[in-house]
Amino acid sequence: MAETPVYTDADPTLAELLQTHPQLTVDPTCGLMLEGVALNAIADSVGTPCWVLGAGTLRARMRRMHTAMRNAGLDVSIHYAVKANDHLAILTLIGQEGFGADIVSGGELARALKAGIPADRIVFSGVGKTDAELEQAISHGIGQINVESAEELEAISAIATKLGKQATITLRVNPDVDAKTHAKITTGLAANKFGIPFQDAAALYAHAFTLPGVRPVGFATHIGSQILTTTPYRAAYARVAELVRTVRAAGNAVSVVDCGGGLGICYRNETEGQPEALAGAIKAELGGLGVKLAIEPGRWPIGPAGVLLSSVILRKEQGMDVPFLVLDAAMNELLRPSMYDAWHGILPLAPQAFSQPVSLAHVVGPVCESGDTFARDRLLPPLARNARIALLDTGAYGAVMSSTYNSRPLAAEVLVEDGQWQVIRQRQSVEELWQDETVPSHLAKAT
Ligand SMILES: Cc1ncc(COP(=O)(O)O)c(C=O)c1O
Ligand SMILES: N[C@@H](CCCC[NH3+])C(=O)O
Repeated sequence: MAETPVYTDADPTLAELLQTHPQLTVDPTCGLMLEGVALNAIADSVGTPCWVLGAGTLRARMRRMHTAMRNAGLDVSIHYAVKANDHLAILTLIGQEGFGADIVSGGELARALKAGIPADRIVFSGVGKTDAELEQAISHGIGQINVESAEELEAISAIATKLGKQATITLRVNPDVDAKTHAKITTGLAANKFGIPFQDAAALYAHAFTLPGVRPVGFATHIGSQILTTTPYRAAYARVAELVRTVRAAGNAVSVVDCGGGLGICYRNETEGQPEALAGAIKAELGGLGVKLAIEPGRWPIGPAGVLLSSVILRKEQGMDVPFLVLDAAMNELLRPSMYDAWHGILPLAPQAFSQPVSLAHVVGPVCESGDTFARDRLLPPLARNARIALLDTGAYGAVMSSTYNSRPLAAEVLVEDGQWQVIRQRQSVEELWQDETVPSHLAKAT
């Protein structure tokens, strides 16, 4: 894994995007395919906007992570970060592959359990767990709770004691390491809200052994997301290793280190994070400690497995040098470009579009915000009204971050596997938008 991410100034061409996304191919008749299934056929039947997920890509990437850890001689449990994509079909697949889950809410816990992931393979992270969520987790016999503050440690012990149980816990440590990623998804700096300050961790760990409701087993850390080099991982793990040695020297046992998630993918022309390099970093810093290890990947396994299909509503010239392409997908579907200025590849679905000349366009959604912009100055082939495109790498932090802003119903979702496809979420109807709303009777009477 390169020590510095590789960026060139120019955006990748359509052909280069296809090279870095082997799950996508172009058939001369059917156009863009995901895992051998024509995306136009899905859009014809389901309409747009529509999320499409390739189960084969997800399975292959989860297995590659597992193999990378095993080949490094490491005993590592893989807990998929449910937040990246919490669809029941995805969680069912994850459970069937033998992996566990990393959850951050009672809702995610309920989903993971409903999908058949055993409670003892579930780890609960998150900076603010409510009493109700902790009760739910402890009563289900969840595998591990990663504690993020001294206050939370006391609350967990009290709740577990009340339930007549003992919760297995690690302390999530904030190592004050810069993950060198977007500021909004950096979690391991002292200024971030996450984890227990490094300097407080040893004393709090010792204190945990005096509490009746918890069984301390070790430490966790998670320094951020879309991390492209091993440097910050090694820095964070080195600090955790130092902590393990310190608390052991004080006579307290440590049997678990949870190494978090965060491995980055290739959206534009980055060299994507390599699970083998991550395994190397874990082994180098933590391999000699004789602890059970875990990782919590979300984006890496499922990000590249998904695309968001959309149709051009219109091309707006507006007397400008660069026209606007207004899509039927918007920031309420894919929030990442508005929220993090994220770059997502855009490919046409039509086969002939791949050999046409390209010109610049700004690609936007129809929502009433200028931030509803997917791309500026993007080189694309001619795309007229109703032409279809795919926004790439939307399997992680895509559908899960959707909203119904501007009264736009949630988009349909489709799963592709073994050359077949199936709708896994019906498009929401307009009526469903207000089905849980009540108009107070005094107002209803007046109308
Ligand atoms: C505690 C924890 N674990 C795992 C993840 C998954 O991160 P990623 O999707 O970058 O692998 C996150 C999100 O950043 C997280 O907060
Ligand atoms: N939502 C972020 C990732 C957050 C990671 C959660 N800890 C993204 O889309 O990049």
